[in-house]
Amino acid sequence: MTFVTLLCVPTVIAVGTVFGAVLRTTSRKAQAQVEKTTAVADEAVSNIRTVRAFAMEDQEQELFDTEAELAMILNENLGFGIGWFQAGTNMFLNGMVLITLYMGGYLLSTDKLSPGQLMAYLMASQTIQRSLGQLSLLFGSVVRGVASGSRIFEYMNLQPTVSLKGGKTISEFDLKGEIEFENVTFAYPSRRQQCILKNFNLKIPSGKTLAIVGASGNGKSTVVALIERFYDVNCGVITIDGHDIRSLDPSWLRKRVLGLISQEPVLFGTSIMENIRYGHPASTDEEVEEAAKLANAHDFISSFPQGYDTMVGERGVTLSGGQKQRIAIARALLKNPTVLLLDEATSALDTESEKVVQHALDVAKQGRTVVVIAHRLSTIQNADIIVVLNKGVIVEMGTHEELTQKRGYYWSLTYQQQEIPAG
Ligand SMILES: Nc1ncnc2c1ncn2[C@@H]1O[C@H](COP(=O)(O)OP(=O)(O)OP(=O)(O)O)[C@@H](O)[C@H]1O
Repeated sequence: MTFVTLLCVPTVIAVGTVFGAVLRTTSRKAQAQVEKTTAVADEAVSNIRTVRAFAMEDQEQELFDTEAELAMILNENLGFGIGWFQAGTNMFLNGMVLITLYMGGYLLSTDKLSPGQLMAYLMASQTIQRSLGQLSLLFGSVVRGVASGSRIFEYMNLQPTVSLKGGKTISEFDLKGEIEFENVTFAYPSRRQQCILKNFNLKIPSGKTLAIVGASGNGKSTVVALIERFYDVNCGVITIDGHDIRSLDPSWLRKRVLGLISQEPVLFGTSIMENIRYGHPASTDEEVEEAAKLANAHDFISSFPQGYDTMVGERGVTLSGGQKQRIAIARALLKNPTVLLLDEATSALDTESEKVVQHALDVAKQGRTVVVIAHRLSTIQNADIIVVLNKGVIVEMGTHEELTQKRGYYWSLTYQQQEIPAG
């Protein structure tokens, strides 16, 4: 009888281990599929206007149904697996009791065992059986938990290629905001073979406005992304006031030195006050209002019944493009950055909003190093330096007047936009 018990217990544990490994894989696949399904739903809901505009509701629903169906099948398989394991374990353990009774009965009938001894043995073996039975009930939760845990640790153990903190800072006194690209070569990590910038050299003097123009896809936004240190260069070096930006604390760099205003400003689903304060969380309400005034936003904010406490909705959906942009400018101004990066900040606006936002930007630019990426060339005519990028290489550089007289790339770009006469 003891032999039966000794055989059963390790068998249950061994089968559980093998089965558990298989089910953990199924559980990981099921969870990955649920994640994919949720992402499809999230994308469709958050881009509901685009879905509506293209009448793609049915296709989006079909896509979601397909993914959800797959998630359902995987979860069903997992459920069946766990169910079969629990059923098998229970049968095995109850079989153990039956065998004990059968063998005990036989030994009793042949006087090799007393009834008391059989009862004592049964009690002991049932304790083991119940414990194993409880373990099998926990088995499903353990499989799911271990699979979830390993996915969580996978993300937690990911190491950012650019660390968030660490490195030196430049003292307020020495911080001027002069940026220099020296022989920079860069390709995005996901497309290593496509070189976006090749031996790129550019000096942005402190306190000056430099505009980068060029046809779409020529690497303008990449220049800004590299200054923000969203990526590190493959070769060469980018310096701020002579310091390699890789040696500077990225958190300090983004918090104190750089201010980015992008084409599509991202607002959070909270009040206007909190959205502006995001630029410098320690600011008082008065400082927020001051920044809003500078950004030409105070008047429209005050015209709302709840003023600065107006909730902007998810991603600022209740505001117009120009209003969102001015809140983003106020946010950047509150931070009071030494370098202002404007990535096509007005290109999504109509002419009227562009004028208002442009005026706000003109105020924001004062006393800072500014890098502007512009599609509408009319907005950068006053820039101190205009750089024309073509396939990641600077093909022209100068002021608006110099480049117009040259009749080269810049001239043809402005001519295409009919901002200077062809003559
Ligand atoms: N995250 C990324 N991963 C891989 N390639 C990218 C990534 N972002 C941009 N690219 C590629 O890098 C090239 C330059 O893109 P970039 O956005 O810098 O151009 P751009 O001149 O700013 O264009 P646009 O004026 O249309 O915004 C393009 O070919 C683009 O496809």
